[in-house]
Amino acid sequence: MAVVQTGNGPRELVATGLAARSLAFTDIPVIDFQALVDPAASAAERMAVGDAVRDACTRVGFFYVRNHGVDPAAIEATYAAARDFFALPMDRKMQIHIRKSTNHRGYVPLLEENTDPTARGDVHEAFDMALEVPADDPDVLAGKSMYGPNVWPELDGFRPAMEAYYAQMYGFGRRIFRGFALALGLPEDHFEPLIGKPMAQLRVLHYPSQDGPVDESQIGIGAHSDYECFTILNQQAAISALQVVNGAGEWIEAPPIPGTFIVNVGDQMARWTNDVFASTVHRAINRSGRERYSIPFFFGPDYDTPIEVLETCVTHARPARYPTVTSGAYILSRFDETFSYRKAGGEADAG
Ligand SMILES: O=C(O)CCC(=O)C(=O)O
Ligand SMILES: [Fe+2]
Repeated sequence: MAVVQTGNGPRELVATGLAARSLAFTDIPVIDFQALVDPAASAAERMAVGDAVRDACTRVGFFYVRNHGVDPAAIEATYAAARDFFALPMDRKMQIHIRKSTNHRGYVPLLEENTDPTARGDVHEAFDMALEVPADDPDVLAGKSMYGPNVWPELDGFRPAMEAYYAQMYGFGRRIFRGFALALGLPEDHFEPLIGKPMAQLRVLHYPSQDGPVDESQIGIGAHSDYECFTILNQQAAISALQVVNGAGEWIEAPPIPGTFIVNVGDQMARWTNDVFASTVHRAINRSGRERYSIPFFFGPDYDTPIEVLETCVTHARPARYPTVTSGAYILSRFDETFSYRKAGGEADAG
């Protein structure tokens, strides 16, 4: 593997990461991504983004991105589509229940997901889609079970809005991978050939409001870390529901900031970086008295990409903490822990 020494050689990277981790952060950095959007930006400007990403990922594991290059109209259209979908009668949503899909696509009702295994189900409903892979694709036929076609509700405008947003997130996600590569002292395009057919999932989430006293074992989404390399979250304006835990065990609010996305490190990236980058635990509780919608996009690389601890993140005193796993096997194992339909027999029913 080619390692470019940019001044953040292995020792320095590991030492900075671990010293920073003990800090009890109280706010989440905002990073301007313009230099990764603008092809005319200088190398120094691009490296400054990498430096900011490294600071955020070692210290906090979360950052906001402004000047992200995503079309605001695509975001609005996705919220409109999500509202229309969740407002459908239950029987229409149940027609595409996720258990009917062999590749984890479709509708997840309230309480059927349990992101925190010690809790009693998440107070949200979801629609899941991912990369559209034809049913006769060799990777599908080979049994790589997260690949395959999407399923869609009969709802005008829904599919085009979701597909357009997916394309925007794919482009933005590739810029974020570049930011991560710079942050790790790697060539900027290091991750590009590893993306392949990405294990990249788009969800729209609907959180009813939980009014009155809230039982912490049943909240919008229970405490968890994300499974993939990173997550790109858009939150509905003006409702603060997302919380992120700091090194002192305090829950720090991560409210929506107009014009930004939140990006957080996931467990695949934590493994890749030997925990130099933090996959920080978070949760969401909607106590606003209003319906809340959010749109996470989870970006993992190709099913067959090995997640192998990076040389830049290993030192003599800190050997690799994780065995190498493939991206697909890792994500599947995590889904199996979270979704009740995968535990209860697991097989798709054709109904
Ligand atoms: O809705 C949110 O604010 C957070 C969602 C989340 O953490 C997730 O889906 O993994
Ligand atoms: Fe999450």
